[in-house]
Amino acid sequence: MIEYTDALKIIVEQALPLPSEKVEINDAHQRVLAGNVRIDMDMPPFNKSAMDGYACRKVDLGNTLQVIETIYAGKDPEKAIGKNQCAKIMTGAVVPEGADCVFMVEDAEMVDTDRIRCTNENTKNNISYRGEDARAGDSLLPDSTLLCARHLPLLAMAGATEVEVYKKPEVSVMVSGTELVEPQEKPQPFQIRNSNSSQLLAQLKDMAIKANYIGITKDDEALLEQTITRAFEKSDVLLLTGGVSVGEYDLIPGILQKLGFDILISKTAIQPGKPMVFAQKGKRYCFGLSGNPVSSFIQFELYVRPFLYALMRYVYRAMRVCLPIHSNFKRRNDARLLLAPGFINQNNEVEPVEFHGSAHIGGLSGAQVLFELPIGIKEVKKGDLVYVRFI
Ligand SMILES: Nc1nc2c(c(=O)[nH]1)N[C@H]1C(S)=C(S)[C@@H](COP(=O)(O)OP(=O)(O)OC[C@H]3O[C@@H](n4cnc5c(N)ncnc54)[C@H](O)[C@@H]3O)O[C@H]1N2
Ligand code: MOO
Repeated sequence: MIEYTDALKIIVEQALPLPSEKVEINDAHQRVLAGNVRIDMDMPPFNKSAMDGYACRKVDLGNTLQVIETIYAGKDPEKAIGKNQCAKIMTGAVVPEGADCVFMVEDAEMVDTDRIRCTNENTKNNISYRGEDARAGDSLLPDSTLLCARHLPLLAMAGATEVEVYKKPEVSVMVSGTELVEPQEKPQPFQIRNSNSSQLLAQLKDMAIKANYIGITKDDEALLEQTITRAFEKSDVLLLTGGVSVGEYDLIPGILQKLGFDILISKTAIQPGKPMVFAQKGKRYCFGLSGNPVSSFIQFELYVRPFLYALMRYVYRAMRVCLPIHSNFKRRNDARLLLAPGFINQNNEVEPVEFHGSAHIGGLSGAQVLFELPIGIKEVKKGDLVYVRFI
């Protein structure tokens, strides 16, 4: 049984990065940028008024000023500001030649229809200067940025409407188990509904990966072999669940070996989620995840997500912080890294949720985080710090 960080290292190291392709800017959300994005102009492109007010020379602030022009955003100023002159100006408009400050409309006192005075001696310049945010040619976003809502406006600002991104892997999802029926069916007393595929497809969707869903395959060697072979005709990566432990019908590792895959991982020291096969054949990869839903959820977060990102050349690190635990917490066996579901209460403490083990998806659904107990730690006391991962 291999420890989490060692297993993760092996898995991520096998990822042969994918080439790049072009996508439209509005399809770039959750894609990984290939190459730097540079801007073709200064930002702001001109000295820009940060306020609605009057643009004038700072030295004239105590004087009565003649209003010579109105400048709205999108207008090219027509006149330069001279001694004791000002222009009415709107937020976002070009500060005219000669002016070095803008006083706010709230600080303006009308003397008569076209003359005005500033009532605030301490007015700021209220100008965003040309190039203060970026200079033409600057790199705005580096290679391998995972693009999300806060990056897309930078692409737009740089005019990068066609974005070079790394290709997404073709992923298939299948579940194995003779006991399984699809959710729309009423299970017989000896059957259960397949919940893993909805979970995995959603986890993939978070990464903008639309997987090919294959369906349920019974625990039959020939059928499984055929389905796995077909899946790899369409995909680089196959995620399957069930049949990876040591039972008589846990056929997956044997089939993968028969199909020429190297089994690089077969058991990892995490709880839940011990049985997990990671197998490779050239540029084809298979994760045989545990049939138990909470185990497969956690295996996806710990191993599959970083691996898929590595294929897309993004180094994924889960958000992990240390928080105090709300109450004493114990476990019997400390041989694996425990990931237990919890939530963060109003005092910023981690509260474990009621959890009955790796099939209890109801427990997981009320959780916001997984908190960790490392190998060798059987208990933590109220107030002890534990690592939590957001899910
Ligand atoms: N002798 C041993 N037995 C088991 C061990 C072990 O080390 N020695 N490990 C246990 C652990 S831990 C786990 S986890 C399970 C993993 O088994 P498999 O990954 O082979 O999964 P299955 O046996 O096929 O199924 C386990 C469980 O999950 C249910 N299941 C399966 N697929 C789905 C699905 N798509 N949706 C919802 N639920 C599913 C299945 O009915 C079983 O109840 O092995 C232990 N045994
Ligand atoms: O390791 Mo299993 O996933 O506990 O239930």
